[in-house]
Amino acid sequence: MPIIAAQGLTMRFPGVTALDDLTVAVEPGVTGLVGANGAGKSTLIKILLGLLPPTSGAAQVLGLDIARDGARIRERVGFMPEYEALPPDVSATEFVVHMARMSGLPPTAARERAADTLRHVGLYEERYRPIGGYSTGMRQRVKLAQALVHDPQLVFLDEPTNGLDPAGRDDMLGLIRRIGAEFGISVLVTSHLLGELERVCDHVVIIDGGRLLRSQAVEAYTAASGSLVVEVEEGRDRLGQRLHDQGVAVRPEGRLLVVDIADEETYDRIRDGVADLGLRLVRLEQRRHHIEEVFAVGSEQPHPVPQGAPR
Ligand SMILES: Nc1ncnc2c1ncn2[C@@H]1O[C@H](COP(=O)(O)OP(=O)(O)OP(=O)(O)O)[C@@H](O)[C@H]1O
Repeated sequence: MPIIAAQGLTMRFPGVTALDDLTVAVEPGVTGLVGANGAGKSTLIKILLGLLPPTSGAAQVLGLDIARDGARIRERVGFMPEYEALPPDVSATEFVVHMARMSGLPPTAARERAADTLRHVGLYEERYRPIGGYSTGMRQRVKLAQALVHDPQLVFLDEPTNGLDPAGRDDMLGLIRRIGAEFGISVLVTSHLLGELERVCDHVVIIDGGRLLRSQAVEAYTAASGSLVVEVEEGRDRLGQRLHDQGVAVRPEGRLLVVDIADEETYDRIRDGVADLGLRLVRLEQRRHHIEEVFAVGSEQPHPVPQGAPR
């Protein structure tokens, strides 16, 4: 059964249609909701939380109706908002305990759950320092912790990698993967960066101008390509030259060789080359497409959200 289902959701604000007849179903797991700035992602989340009544259409979250059961949805769904309104003068512990109490946990359980959750998001050491002195990455973790503290079945994470540097982004994506894989909590995570979602999501839903562009398993986007990636410890150029001399289409890429697969013999030629030259093979695998390449070339749809698109 889908954890989220929407039928013909439309949201009109004066002068702008934020959602336009959106029908989509999301299964359990980690799902990316991708769309450029203004595509309607945050509006959809607010509607699904029962905080904003849509102009028309219907939706159910965990089988609960958004029009009738908003409070029950919010009991069972965690929410990490895009913008922050964290109090600077209190510590992460105080804030997350407070949020746990607001969700109805008794005092002792709230303290225990807050400590556990802060440890899971990697904020344990700094948990007694005032939030005002935290970095952007630490503040994002506080927002994530408060979304998880009441042990929800599902969390909505609105642009959780916003404002993070590449290392902070990697850490946050790793955390999101763990929320799904280790804690069994389903995740709906929004991003305007299509590329980062293929690393953590099972499924992506792409919206543009409030309309559904695609809803598809990530695996379907990242199907195997016709190239092999070869990594050897040393002797990359000698192997490349040998393959080239044998008529194999090969090109260097960083420490790797990328070899076009002509037929089954391509594998044999690589294996023989590595053996004859006495090289150590580190990796030989079929290259997978990246979601972004699929959208940039050979797709019936235009590339909806370029990596690093200005916000
Ligand atoms: N309360 C509101 N009143 C008027 N217009 C709104 C309101 N909320 C959202 N909009 C408009 O609806 C459209 C969709 O906004 P939304 O915030 O859902 O987009 P988004 O995909 O989440 O983008 P972002 O990542 O910038 O938040 C935008 O044109 C926005 O300006």
